[in-house]
Amino acid sequence: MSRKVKIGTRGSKLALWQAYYVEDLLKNAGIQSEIIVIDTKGDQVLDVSISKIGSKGVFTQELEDQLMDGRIDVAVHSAKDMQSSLADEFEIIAFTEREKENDILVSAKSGIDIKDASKPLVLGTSSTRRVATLKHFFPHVKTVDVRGNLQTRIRKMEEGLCDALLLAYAGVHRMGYDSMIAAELDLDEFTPAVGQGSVAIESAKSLDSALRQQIIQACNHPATESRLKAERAYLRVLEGGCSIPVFALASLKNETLSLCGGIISLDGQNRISLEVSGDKTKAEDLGKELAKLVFAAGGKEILDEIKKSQSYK
Ligand SMILES: NCc1[nH]cc(CCC(=O)O)c1CC(=O)O
Repeated sequence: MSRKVKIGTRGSKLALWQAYYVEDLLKNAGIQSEIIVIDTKGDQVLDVSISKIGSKGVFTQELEDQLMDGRIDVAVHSAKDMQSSLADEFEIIAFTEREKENDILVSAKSGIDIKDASKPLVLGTSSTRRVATLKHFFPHVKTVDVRGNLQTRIRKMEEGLCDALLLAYAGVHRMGYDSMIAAELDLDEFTPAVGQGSVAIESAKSLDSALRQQIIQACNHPATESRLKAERAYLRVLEGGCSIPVFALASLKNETLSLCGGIISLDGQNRISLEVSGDKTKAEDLGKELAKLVFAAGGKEILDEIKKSQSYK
């Protein structure tokens, strides 16, 4: 390798952690790199909810502009934050090994028990999936919208906004807040967002093919890739942006991929969750098959209703 790989990333602490992680993976394979921090529209408008500024590309546009003109070679993202379909010029070339994919509760208080309906509990979250899941399984729990990075959210919680935060384990772990984890939530109830826990490496399709291959060799985790391909194929059919309570989690046992996923109505009343399985080489087909079954089981109506209600906002 004669030149350094230019890694583009957003500047949040989580994004930087992910970029350093990729830098390390490259280094272990003998590939030098440098990190280039890029400000995105999504980082600038922190006070407006993402569903209002339009989720499409707010965190990715600037990164893709720089991929396109070669100022960066790769862009590093939380896989979960990536749109299900990229523009034609771009591709995800690698998914890093997935972290534990659960949602968790973070709290400074003791005795937090989501199942205890006799005690009032206020959880901070700004995810429609998590809010709808709570409404479905734990209707006694109240939620409050909390935005900002993890440090800001923890401060707001400690100031009394809520009793606990409902978050992805992966982000909390990466930021070093494991000691504040009060509970790990059940994957069957809180089935995570597509891609939760993995880091995706995006490039322009025009990236030098030898370099592309080296990066894949150094960073891609094939089992994670199969799982995420199935989940993302499911999401693609549902066109589920981050403002729709869609969830999916694939698991891999030997050569068999199982994909569990569904959708919940915003009020939590209707939750469809189904499972399909097949050979791991057919990941994308499995995602499409799950989408077909979820639609046929009433998911189409749930999705249409959510889209209708969100277009009025
Ligand atoms: N929605 C924001 C976001 N994007 C990625 C993560 C965590 C890291 C990951 O899931 O890979 C988080 C925070 C959260 O949902 O708690």
